[in-house]
Amino acid sequence: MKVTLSFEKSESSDVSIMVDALRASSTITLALNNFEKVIPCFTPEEAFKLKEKLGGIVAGERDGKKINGFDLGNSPADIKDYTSDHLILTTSNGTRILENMKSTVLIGSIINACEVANKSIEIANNHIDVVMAGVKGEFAIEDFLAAGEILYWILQELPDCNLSEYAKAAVLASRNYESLKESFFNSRSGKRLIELGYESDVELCSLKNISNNVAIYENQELTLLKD
Ligand SMILES: O=C(O)[C@H](CS(=O)(=O)O)OP(=O)(O)O
Ligand SMILES: [Mg+2]
Repeated sequence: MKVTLSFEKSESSDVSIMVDALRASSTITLALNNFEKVIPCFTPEEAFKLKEKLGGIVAGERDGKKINGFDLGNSPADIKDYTSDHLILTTSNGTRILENMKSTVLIGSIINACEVANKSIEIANNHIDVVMAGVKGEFAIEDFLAAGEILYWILQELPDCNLSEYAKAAVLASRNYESLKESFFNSRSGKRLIELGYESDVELCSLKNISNNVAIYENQELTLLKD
């Protein structure tokens, strides 16, 4: 099994794991406790149109702030208080990079790292690519560290896999949990979210393996990957 790490675009036509640790991956993972499916949109206009057509709850942000007229922002802590058959979601980075993925896509984060690693091994044939969302086209340390935690669990199951050096670097960088958490809070996104009053989201998104939910992206919808 080839196991790689990429930025924004996947290099696998087999299985990709989209990682947006602050906060889209965590929001999607926890939303599937209360919603049947999450429908990612790529613009607020598209989200409004979908809400008119389907109803449901529309959530999302730009620059971390709730979009005017939306029911919710991109807070995984807020999402848990709402339920409907579907959540329409558009965010700055995580939902955006789903648009061009050509492989089977799973959603990974710190909060479901072990489970998404195991599920990716179950469904992959020959290549798992962990894809960091980043922030507006730039590297984001929280996605690198979350990717490292997921890659660590893949390595536990597949110690002889063909791991790229980029992926190995992420595993090594993510081994000290205190340092990982500190990097979340001091990251560009972390600092912006704290300024906006979302410190509890940064804390929630840095908690290891608090969820066994793994979302799979099929037919433009995110649903729970069943065992
Ligand atoms: O809503 C978020 O946490 C981020 C925006 S920012 O990086 O915090 O400004 O969007 P996401 O698509 O979840 O990275
Ligand atoms: Mg992010």
